[in-house]
Amino acid sequence: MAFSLLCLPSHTLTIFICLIPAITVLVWLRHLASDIVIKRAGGARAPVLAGNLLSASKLYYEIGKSQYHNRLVDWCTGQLDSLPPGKRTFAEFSLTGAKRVLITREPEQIKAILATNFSNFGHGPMWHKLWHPFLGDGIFGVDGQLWHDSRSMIRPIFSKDRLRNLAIFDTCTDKLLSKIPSSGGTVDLKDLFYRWSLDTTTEFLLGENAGSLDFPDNKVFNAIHTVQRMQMYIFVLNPIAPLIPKGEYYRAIKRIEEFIEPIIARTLAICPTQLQQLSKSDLEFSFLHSIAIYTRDPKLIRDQIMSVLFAGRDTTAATLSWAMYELSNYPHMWAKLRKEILNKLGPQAAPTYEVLKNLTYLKKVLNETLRLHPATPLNMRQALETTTIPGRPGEADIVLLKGDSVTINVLGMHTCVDLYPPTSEKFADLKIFSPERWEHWTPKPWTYIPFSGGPRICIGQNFALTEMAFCLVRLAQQYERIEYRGDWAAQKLQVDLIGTPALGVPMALYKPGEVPDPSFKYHIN
Ligand code: HEM
Repeated sequence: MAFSLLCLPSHTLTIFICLIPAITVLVWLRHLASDIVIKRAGGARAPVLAGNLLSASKLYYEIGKSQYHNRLVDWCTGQLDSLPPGKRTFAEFSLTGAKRVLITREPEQIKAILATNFSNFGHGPMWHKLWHPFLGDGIFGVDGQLWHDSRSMIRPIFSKDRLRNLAIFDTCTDKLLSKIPSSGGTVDLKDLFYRWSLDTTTEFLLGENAGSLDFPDNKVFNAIHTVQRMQMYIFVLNPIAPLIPKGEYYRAIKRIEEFIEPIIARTLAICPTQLQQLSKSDLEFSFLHSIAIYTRDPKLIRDQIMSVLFAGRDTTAATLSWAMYELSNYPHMWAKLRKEILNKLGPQAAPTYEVLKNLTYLKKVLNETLRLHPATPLNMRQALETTTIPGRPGEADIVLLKGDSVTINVLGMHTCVDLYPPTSEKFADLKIFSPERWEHWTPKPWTYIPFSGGPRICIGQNFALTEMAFCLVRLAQQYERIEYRGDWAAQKLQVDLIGTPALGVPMALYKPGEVPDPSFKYHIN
């Protein structure tokens, strides 16, 4: 017994020492096998960032560290920037030689992945499996025919005509304004925008809002926050996903369901003829009514609602947070925006859809915010079949094997000097927030994609732009001056799928003539 115990460490050590070369050879063989398939498919590999187990392990370590320090997008962009000039738009890596990851900001590749070669790419089976408890078979969780059916089901409610009635935004935005303290009290605008966005989105989806602006400890608000945080861990750490404790995650999903399921049940109690009748009313007809015309399956309705809630809530809240963060650093831009709005509407009048579409400086502010802070700074796809996408001009196509992943570096593309005009008097440095650049410039196709592109382009784009414009108009009508109350330069991009200001947006807002009283502090939670 004593002998065997003494022997165990050296035995384990021997196995360990033999395993390392065995794994290294295995990985090398898998690389070789991929090379053969790539050659047979008549194409090439992308430049390789890490070609063996050791360098790839170091790379994965860096990825984990960057995500922890809110620097993941910088890391992705840095990897591309480190390539030789003229070749800095795409590269690949893999830990095991199989299931490669391509990082790209090459417009022609992105166009192929999202549009011209659309059917060969999707979110993929792993995405569907990992997100299933939350999204089920809703539009955001599925590919192929299921996705196609979902898109047809939800498209009608996003039509322009339906959006012309802005009453839905009015109530929630008034509530948001009422939560902003007077006399220079500090408020975290990011927190308010996330609540406002949840209330607006639930009002639009269900015809009833979650009331999170009214109740700081709102259970739906907290549950969504928990689900999304845990979902990101489950997604990023997918190889060890089964080991992650998920009790809190399932309980939070249940809490969201407890809010939406009774509303679905009430809607399904309305007969189809009555629903058709309701569809003629702009005010009473919700997203939920609209899908109930297509399906009477409560689970499918629940899944679509979860998907749109997920896609629509954080995106607009994060974009508005970034817009106010940037504007607070440039008082002349806030003054210019306010002037445009006051000229058109004065300090009180509610904007109509048409007025919002004609506020040209406001449009530039939103365009520039979405360039420098795209809500999805990194978008993901998986090759559903072995396929090719364009290489560099005049060079071989790049082969992606079934199961390979693609990370579309949207932010990296929006700030890539090789793809945008050079800095000049009329075109500020790409790292700088400058709505004015949009006065003289239109991006080339597929170089500006905050809402993605192709058949899976954001279906809520017009809704989002209208909703965000409405909110900014109301803020600019009321507040003459905005002041950042934190370390502006220390801000970081936190990516939990959606890119959000990691440090919140603590601000003071002043109405005309208001006197600052810095002793007054206010936080919603
Ligand atoms: C600033 C606001 C927004 C931005 C930047 C944005 C961006 C995007 C992007 C990049 C995608 C594609 C994701 C992918 O390729 O996997 C997407 C999809 C989607 N968005 Fe948005 N979004 C915004 C607001 C909204 C809103 C307000 C809604 C609904 C109320 C919405 C609903 C959706 C849906 C349902 C999809 C899935 C479409 C599909 O898979 O066919 N989005 N969005």
